[in-house]
Amino acid sequence: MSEDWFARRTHHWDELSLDELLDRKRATGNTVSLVVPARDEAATIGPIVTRSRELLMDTAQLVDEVVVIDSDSSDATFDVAADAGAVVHRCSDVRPDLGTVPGKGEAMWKAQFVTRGDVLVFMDADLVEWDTHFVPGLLGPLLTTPEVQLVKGFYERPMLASGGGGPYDGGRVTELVARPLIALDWPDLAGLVQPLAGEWAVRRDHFAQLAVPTGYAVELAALIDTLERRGVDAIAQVDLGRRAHKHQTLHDLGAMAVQLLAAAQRRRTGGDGGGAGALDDVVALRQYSGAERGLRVHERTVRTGERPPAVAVPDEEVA
Ligand SMILES: O=c1ccn([C@@H]2O[C@H](COP(=O)(O)OP(=O)(O)O[C@H]3O[C@H](CO)[C@@H](O)[C@H](O)[C@H]3O)[C@@H](O)[C@H]2O)c(=O)[nH]1
Ligand SMILES: O=C(O)[C@H](O)COP(=O)(O)O
Repeated sequence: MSEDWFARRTHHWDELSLDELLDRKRATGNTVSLVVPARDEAATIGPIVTRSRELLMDTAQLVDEVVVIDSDSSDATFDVAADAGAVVHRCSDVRPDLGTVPGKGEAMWKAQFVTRGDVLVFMDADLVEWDTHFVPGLLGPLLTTPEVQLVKGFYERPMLASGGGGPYDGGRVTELVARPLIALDWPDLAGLVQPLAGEWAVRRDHFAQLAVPTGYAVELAALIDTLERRGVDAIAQVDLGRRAHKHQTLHDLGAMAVQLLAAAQRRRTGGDGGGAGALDDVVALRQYSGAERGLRVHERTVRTGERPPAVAVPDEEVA
């Protein structure tokens, strides 16, 4: 890792005031879409949309649209987000001619076809500790430094309701999969404090050139592909303070880890960004848990497919 990169490209969310950001937004002519991929997040999506919209769109006009991509939710996510004032799309309804698969990356890839902003800011929908400054914080480097294409958030991330306790205790996949992969194969990314953060921003033109894993590897892939195509100085990171989210079970994180490892393997062996894997690629994951007598076996099929860069997708044919 280059210490120089860390010094040059690490920021704090409050380096620029809201007025300064608005000036920079006007000067660059950039428009901004806040995009929230959400699957079964009715419990938390409401305030995320309402507070972001009221402060950043209605009051300050830093954000031009708040778009929720409902990723096959079976709860009231769609209605809660719409009532809170977001533009909401069901992922499967976006470009139906391209088919649909489950996954967070799929929702973020599809977002490119229903948003207008020159800059896309992504935010998770399961946040329980967060604040609206996440968005201006992430925009700072993009509005001030033309070379920067992608900005990651980082934060203190407590492990809620556990014995963990200390700062940075959360992030099991980050510590056990992403960071070791980075150490082995992409040490230039080792300065990223939270490489898997769901809170990040990217220039639309750049994101559209990247293949996008349909599952949870979207973040790691975007970092690796940005590094390979544009160099490490195209990436910046911003300290956003403290953030807490809903934790997944260890077995669910095992499936996430498979997706990260598959995307990394593809990029390690495929050259130039790795190209897109077939959309329907899957891996069989076998997991075990204790049962009263013996073991219970859990078989799951983990999707490891990728979508091609959006620039390579033909326009929808209108009948
Ligand atoms: O099929 C899905 C699964 C998740 N989500 C949404 O994606 C966001 C993050 O999902 P979550 O299950 O909370 O992921 P985490 O366990 O928090 O995973 C972390 O690590 C992942 C791997 O890099 C990142 O993709 C996440 O953004 C990051 O928060 C949430 O808004 C979800 O509702 C979808 O839209 N579709
Ligand atoms: O980012 C990660 O490593 C995963 O989302 C797991 O996070 P957690 O250990 O804080 O639940």
